[in-house]
Amino acid sequence: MKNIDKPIQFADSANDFHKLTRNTSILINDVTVSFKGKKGEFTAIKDINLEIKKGEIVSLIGHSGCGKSTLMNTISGMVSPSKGEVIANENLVKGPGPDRGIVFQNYSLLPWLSVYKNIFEAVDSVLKDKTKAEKHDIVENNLSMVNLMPHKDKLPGQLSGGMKQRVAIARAFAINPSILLLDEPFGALDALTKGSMHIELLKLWNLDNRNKTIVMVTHDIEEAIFLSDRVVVMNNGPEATIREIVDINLPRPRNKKEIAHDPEYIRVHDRLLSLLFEKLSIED
Ligand SMILES: Nc1ncnc2c1ncn2[C@@H]1O[C@H](COP(=O)(O)OP(=O)(O)OP(=O)(O)O)[C@@H](O)[C@H]1O
Repeated sequence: MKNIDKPIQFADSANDFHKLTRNTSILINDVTVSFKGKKGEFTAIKDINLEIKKGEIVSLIGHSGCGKSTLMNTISGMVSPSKGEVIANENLVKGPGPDRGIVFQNYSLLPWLSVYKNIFEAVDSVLKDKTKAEKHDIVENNLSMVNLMPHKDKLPGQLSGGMKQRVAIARAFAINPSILLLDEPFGALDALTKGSMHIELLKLWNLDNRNKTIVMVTHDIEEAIFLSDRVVVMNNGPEATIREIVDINLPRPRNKKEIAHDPEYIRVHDRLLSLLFEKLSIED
């Protein structure tokens, strides 16, 4: 466990910067995000510093409205910091880009396109240098990975929640971003489907030699521990900051049933519970 209240040193020459980020996937450098509203300015997150290494899986956890999605959106480029900057893949984030794939809780599939076409359209618009045949291969491989080839001609409305989420994940993987941003991707799923989606996600990550960096927003402590290398716990907003970063030192591959008895699992679970809930019981 370590507290990240120390600002990350930011290099000012191009060479230093390159050295600094060789193993860095994402660098969030002193980021503050304020929104302008009718009642004035509202600062959602303040002075956030976080470095995420290539191939790391990091979860963001905290109470509703604390600023998890806001922080995630600064990485995706959909929200611009009011102060500070985000570096992803050694580039200053100025907007969304194909190096950062996003999966939302609501799947964001196009309802009028089949499963196959939802993925093909994304591949077609992003991977412009591939031939048509290569694009079809990519779509088929990714659909097979999430076991959806038999359902490729269905419309999103004909799929279950878990199937829709598998399509959204296959689509994100198909464009092969080096950074995958998952905003409560399994929040709407039942516990059993969620459990199998965790396995699917780790399988895809393994198939890609654990090279993809994954950042995930979640409310689920068990999910965060099972999937992550580190869990970033946020304080409540406004002006939310990082409260603590909890390292998950559980060897991979992890077995859901077995890790629940591991002393390290019990330790980090207790720590996360205490960080998220100061009071663990309701007193009379
Ligand atoms: N575009 C916006 N304009 C104004 N305020 C915003 C905007 N986006 C987010 N906020 C505010 O910033 C705060 C953080 O919101 P955010 O969605 O990041 O929280 P969250 O931790 O992801 O919440 P939840 O867990 O409920 O999804 C909230 O108070 C929210 O109302």
